[in-house]
Amino acid sequence: MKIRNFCIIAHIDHGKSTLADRLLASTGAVTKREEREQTLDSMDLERERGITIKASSVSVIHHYAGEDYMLNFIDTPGHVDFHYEVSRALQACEGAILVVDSAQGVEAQTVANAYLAIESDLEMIPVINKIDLPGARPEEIALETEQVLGLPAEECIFTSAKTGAGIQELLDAICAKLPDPAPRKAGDEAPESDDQKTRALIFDAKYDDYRGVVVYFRLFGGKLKVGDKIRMMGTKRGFAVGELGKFKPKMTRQKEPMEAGEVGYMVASIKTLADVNIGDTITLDNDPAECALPGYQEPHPMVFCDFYPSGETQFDDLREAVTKLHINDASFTYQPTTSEALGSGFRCGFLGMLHMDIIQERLEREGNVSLVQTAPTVTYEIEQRDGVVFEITNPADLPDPSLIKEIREPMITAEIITPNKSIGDLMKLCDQRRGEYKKQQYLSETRQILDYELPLAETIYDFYDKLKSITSGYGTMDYQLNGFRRDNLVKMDILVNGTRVDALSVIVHRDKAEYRGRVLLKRLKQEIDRHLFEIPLQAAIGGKIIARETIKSVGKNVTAKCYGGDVTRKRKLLEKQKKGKERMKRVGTVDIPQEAFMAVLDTGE
Ligand SMILES: Nc1nc2c(ncn2[C@@H]2O[C@H](COP(=O)(O)OP(=O)(O)OP(=O)(O)O)[C@@H](O)[C@H]2O)c(=O)[nH]1
Repeated sequence: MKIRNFCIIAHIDHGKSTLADRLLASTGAVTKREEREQTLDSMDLERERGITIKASSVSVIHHYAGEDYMLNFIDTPGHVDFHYEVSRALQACEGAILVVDSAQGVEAQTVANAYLAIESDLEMIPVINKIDLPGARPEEIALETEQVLGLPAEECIFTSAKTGAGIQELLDAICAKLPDPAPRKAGDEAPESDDQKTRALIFDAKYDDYRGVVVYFRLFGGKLKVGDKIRMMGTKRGFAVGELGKFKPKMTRQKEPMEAGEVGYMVASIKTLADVNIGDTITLDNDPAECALPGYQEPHPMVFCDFYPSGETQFDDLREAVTKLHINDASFTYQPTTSEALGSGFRCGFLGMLHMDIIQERLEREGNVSLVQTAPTVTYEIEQRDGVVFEITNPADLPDPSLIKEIREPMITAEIITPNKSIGDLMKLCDQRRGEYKKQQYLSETRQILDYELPLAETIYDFYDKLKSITSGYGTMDYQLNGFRRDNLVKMDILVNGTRVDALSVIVHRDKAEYRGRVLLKRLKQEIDRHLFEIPLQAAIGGKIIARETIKSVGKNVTAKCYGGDVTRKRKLLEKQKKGKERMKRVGTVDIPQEAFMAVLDTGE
């Protein structure tokens, strides 16, 4: 049987998952009843948020030109934070379906994902989706695709994942246009004999309560069967294959050996996801290949925050919840930490802000714990006067200023797609965030692509929300990390009632310090309830106080709450934390609510 391995890539919400489900239904892989539920997004949270978090792979059969084709397709997430999942999925494929919404047109992640596919040498089939929408402009968008990505407009397939229009044509195009599975060279050093050896690329792994770790792989050469003793070439660990199969889309065992070119799953008594390295090569223990397949880079956490137990939750409960979740999602990191102010907790690292939100929510929901979370920060690179260079992920870990030669912060290159009329305001926003203009490029009559270099720290919190509101929701953005850069950065400490609260320390640009300090204290003043005594709030750099505020004591007549809460905050994260008042931390004699720890993020713009 002929095989086609491909993935579906798109900007968020352009219809990947719906299209994937439609492909399943059209090839008879799911029944009408099953179809009702979106099949591929299986995690509850995914369904609620309507976004794909974990890539899934499915195998179906399509009949074309008198032959059966096995189509293995891999659904990928579209959000910026999950870039690394997209690139790992691409490694297992020969082709990609690029889905573009026929009302929205090419967006930032359309471009980013298409480039990832081009870099991986994949054959692309452009699909203009949602043609059933009243506002659909398929021809126009096809031209846009050609203009921006160089994919010929006449090769675009017009579909509606909703009505099923164009789906047969798409299935046929997959069989006709995408290449046969290609054996992959394992770099130049690999001996020719390796081509015949069993080499499978691990492109994903999931934890299953019943089976342990389920490894998703793409076999590039040789065979694999149940009972084989395998070896992971990177970790050098050995396992025995207990079960092999495919997702159709339910896990379906197979007795026959897997052949080169196929995509499938295996179960091999692997206990936790930490034992599996995505990108590692599986080979046979008794007839191993010499060289591993080119893997891909480990995801690198860029955003960090602390979680501390609050309310009834104890540290041990939190540890159990974090450890358990890590078995399921190895892409976040955690290590125990202690704060002078908040006690014992965990410092966690995430791929981005959305990833952080999801982990926090899953911890509370699945781990049943109550948390206080500190404001997210980025990694900083510190060079000391004695030449020692190291990274810190917590402003509290900064050494004494007299020892520091320079502080370097992570930079990003942001590619923003925006309507023409928002360009001025967007540039102003980027300037406020210490951005550096790179270039501007024509996309269509009404839209431009704007490139900026920005400090990551200035974009992690509300930058995206601001971009959305400036562009009335039409702007989109994608970014790549772009190394570290020196700047005039200092640590600002916050003292509550004379006590330094380490969890509130931030690293800020020197020129912005006074202003940020004032804004921060004002916010703290709103968030912390009045107590029976007066509470001084101070911001300090080194020993020098740069801003102060005072929370008055509760007078006899004051019965109502003294603050009205802040309505300007848009982030969902904080909306969910209405119950935040239960989440308090007592620092000295002062109760500080969860919201206060987020106050450091307020830029005061
Ligand atoms: N009218 C119409 N709506 C569609 C079509 N395809 C998808 N949608 C809708 O568009 C929205 C987004 O679709 P999804 O399939 O979840 O998009 P996605 O690209 O998978 O999004 P993520 O997984 O979050 O990246 C949903 O509300 C779908 O019902 C279509 O062809 N026509």
